[in-house]
Amino acid sequence: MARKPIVGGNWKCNLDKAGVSALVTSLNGMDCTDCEVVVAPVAVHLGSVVDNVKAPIEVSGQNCNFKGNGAYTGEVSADQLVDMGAKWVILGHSERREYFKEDNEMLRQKLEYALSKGLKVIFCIGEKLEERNANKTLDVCKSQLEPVKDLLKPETVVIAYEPVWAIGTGVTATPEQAQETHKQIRDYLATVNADMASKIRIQYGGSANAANAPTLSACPDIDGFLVGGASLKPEFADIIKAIAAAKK
Ligand SMILES: O=C[C@H](O)COP(=O)(O)O
Repeated sequence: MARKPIVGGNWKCNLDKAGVSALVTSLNGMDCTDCEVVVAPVAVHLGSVVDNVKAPIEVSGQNCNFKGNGAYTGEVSADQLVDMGAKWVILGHSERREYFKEDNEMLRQKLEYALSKGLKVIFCIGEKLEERNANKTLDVCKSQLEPVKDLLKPETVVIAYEPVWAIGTGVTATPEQAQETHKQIRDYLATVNADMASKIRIQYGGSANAANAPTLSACPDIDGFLVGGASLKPEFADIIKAIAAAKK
């Protein structure tokens, strides 16, 4: 079964009100016919993006807490994301793992809770440079997927493989490196459930841009992108076009 490509724009902690409004206007002019598109604004702008972005583009949170509403200062709950009209949440991004010390146990709780509230999830995994250099890429990816393997359903979870060394650095994984790791991840998932592995979408993230998207899109196990920096620029539309064309 063909997997429909999916591109996420992770705006991270960027943009003011005027910048959000300009970006939404340009998104509304994009052709999203053959590619699912999800954008993730910072939480304070999420409501205005939901109100102004046009279908079929969907909106994602960049994070949610592990337990719902309550005494969790500074957090956003899955319940609140749903209430605001978000359909997705990004979990396990390396910036959350690194700066906010989110570990596999916490991420399992977040994933389970977000799914229980009806959110779809982009679940991020990926190795650091020293881990790649020590030939530990697959071990790291497996260690991040193993605790959540029973929650991975193609209808509700997209995996984003994001080598940490490629994020925001301008150093992109080569198509060979990315395909090799995506294939290894899919092979590992097949040991959990072959049907799930064949259907679940795996995005690539890490300095994806208009120039490298066509060659990365040609890789059979790359089903889309999770885009940071380039999702704030007009080239985001070209990334979407590239993957849509490659998977037609
Ligand atoms: O979530 C997106 C990734 O962290 C990639 O960011 P980047 O495209 O700026 O490297």
